[in-house]
Amino acid sequence: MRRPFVFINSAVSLDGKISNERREQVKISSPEDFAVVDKLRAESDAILVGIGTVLSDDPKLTVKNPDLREERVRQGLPPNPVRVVADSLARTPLNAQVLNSDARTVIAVSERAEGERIEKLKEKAEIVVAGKNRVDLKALMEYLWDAGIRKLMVEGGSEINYTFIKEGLVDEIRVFYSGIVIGGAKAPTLVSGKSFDVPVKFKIKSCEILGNGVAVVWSLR
Ligand SMILES: NC(=O)c1ccc[n+]([C@@H]2O[C@H](COP(=O)([O-])OP(=O)(O)OC[C@H]3O[C@@H](n4cnc5c(N)ncnc54)[C@H](O)[C@@H]3O)[C@@H](O)[C@H]2O)c1
Ligand SMILES: Nc1nc(=O)c(N)c(NC[C@H](O)[C@H](O)[C@H](O)COP(=O)(O)O)[nH]1
Repeated sequence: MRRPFVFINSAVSLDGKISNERREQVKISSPEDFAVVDKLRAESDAILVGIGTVLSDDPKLTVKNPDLREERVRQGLPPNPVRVVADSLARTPLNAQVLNSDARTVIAVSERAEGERIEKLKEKAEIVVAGKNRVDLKALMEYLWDAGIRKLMVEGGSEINYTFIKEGLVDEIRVFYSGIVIGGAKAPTLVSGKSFDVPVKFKIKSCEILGNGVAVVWSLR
């Protein structure tokens, strides 16, 4: 299967959470980590999130540092990577920041998405229908490959991280472990879904202290 190099990037509290029980956006990254995340975005061809993250965080998914955007332009690239949302039912709000004019946006939907919703979203984004009930990530990876995407950064949340790992679509996971405790039995962790029969194994590629936390890059073992 032809697919981009895929890496997950996430910020995790020291008790293993990526958000709180209300699924609100919590600042977990240190400023030093945010700077690295921005660089990783700038080095990627596309950034993907699940619709859960769009609904709870309303991210822009753009490169913040103007120098990094300029560097991309010097390389003949658009200032920002392509933004991709896995959105089975086409629920992306029309005023979502991910639909602003800063970058090209692809909304991947399933066959269950309503035609009317798709038509509205089409005015602001490119729509890809992939999968019957949920977005078929393998089909989406092939679509992105054909669109010239060679490096894909997955920025969560926990459900989409789970499916990427389950389907064997992940090459690396970069986690920033931060010195905060969020608590909450129901607060989402890096990966949700059902436990794997056999745990998926990764090995440490690099490890770096970034402010009050540690960034570890894990590659598939
Ligand atoms: N700390 C971090 O680095 C970080 C990063 C991103 C998100 N978050 C947090 O994660 C939470 C959101 O995570 P989540 O798990 O609720 O949502 P998510 O972003 O993982 O989106 C999940 C949704 O995507 C859709 N989807 C479509 N195709 C799918 C597929 N093949 N597999 C799985 N899902 C598919 C489904 O509707 C599903 O409900 C929020 O609280 C957010 O703040 C944290
Ligand atoms: N790396 C990272 N550290 C965090 O502490 C945190 N809460 C997120 N969460 C991911 C989430 O989707 C964010 O909302 C986007 O990182 C914001 O992206 P924008 O600045 O809007 O482009 N990500």
